[in-house]
Amino acid sequence: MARLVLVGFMGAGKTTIGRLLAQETNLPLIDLDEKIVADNQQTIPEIFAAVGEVGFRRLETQALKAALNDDVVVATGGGVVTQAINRQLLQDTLAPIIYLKAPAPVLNQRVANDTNRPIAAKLDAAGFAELVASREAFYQEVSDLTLLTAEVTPETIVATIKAQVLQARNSKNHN
Ligand SMILES: Nc1ncnc2c1ncn2[C@@H]1O[C@H](COP(=O)(O)OP(=O)(O)OP(=O)(O)O)[C@@H](O)[C@H]1O
Ligand SMILES: O=C(O)C1=C[C@@H](O)[C@@H](O)[C@H](O)C1
Ligand SMILES: [Mg+2]
Repeated sequence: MARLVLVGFMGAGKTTIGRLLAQETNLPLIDLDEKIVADNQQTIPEIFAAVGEVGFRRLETQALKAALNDDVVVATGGGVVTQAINRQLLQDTLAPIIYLKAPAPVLNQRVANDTNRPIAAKLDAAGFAELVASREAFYQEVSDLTLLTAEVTPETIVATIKAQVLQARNSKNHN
């Protein structure tokens, strides 16, 4: 079973924090976007161009299912919660799920110059903010804890996760 799952919108810091957490805990990281890219030998824009968002979501569900069964930290892609089947998989796992949250303008600024996110690339600021708002309830629905990441360094977020989630879990296991 996965040890910890990170969810949140594009730019929330799932990949960044997942990498740091993996280093600090010596747990492997499975980043679903990176796994899909590696398995398919195509970038995310190439996958979207070849099989559309529907095809990408199928690959994402397969990657999520496999990752949740491994002893790893899982960094999801921002849109994982848009699929009912993925929300069910997340609700069924016993792994703690952390929602990394930040205001839409902060998220937009963080991903603005990155051409590797086909959904963000075609949105203006208003469309981006609308998409953030439309997914909020889903992130809340699947997660156990929300951490605000706007004015917090990745290192501080990792320290909080270690203290509040991983150590709390370990001490529970040792009682
Ligand atoms: N807490 C933070 N403070 C400042 N910048 C951050 C923070 N977390 C992440 N970033 C920056 O934001 C950008 C996006 O981060 P990252 O790729 O980790 O997001 P993500 O949640 O994995 O997005 P996606 O859903 O698209 O995979 C990176 O440039 C990263 O350095
Ligand atoms: O928010 C989204 O829908 C996405 C986020 C990224 O992590 C990638 O999974 C992809 O670009 C789609
Ligand atoms: Mg990521």
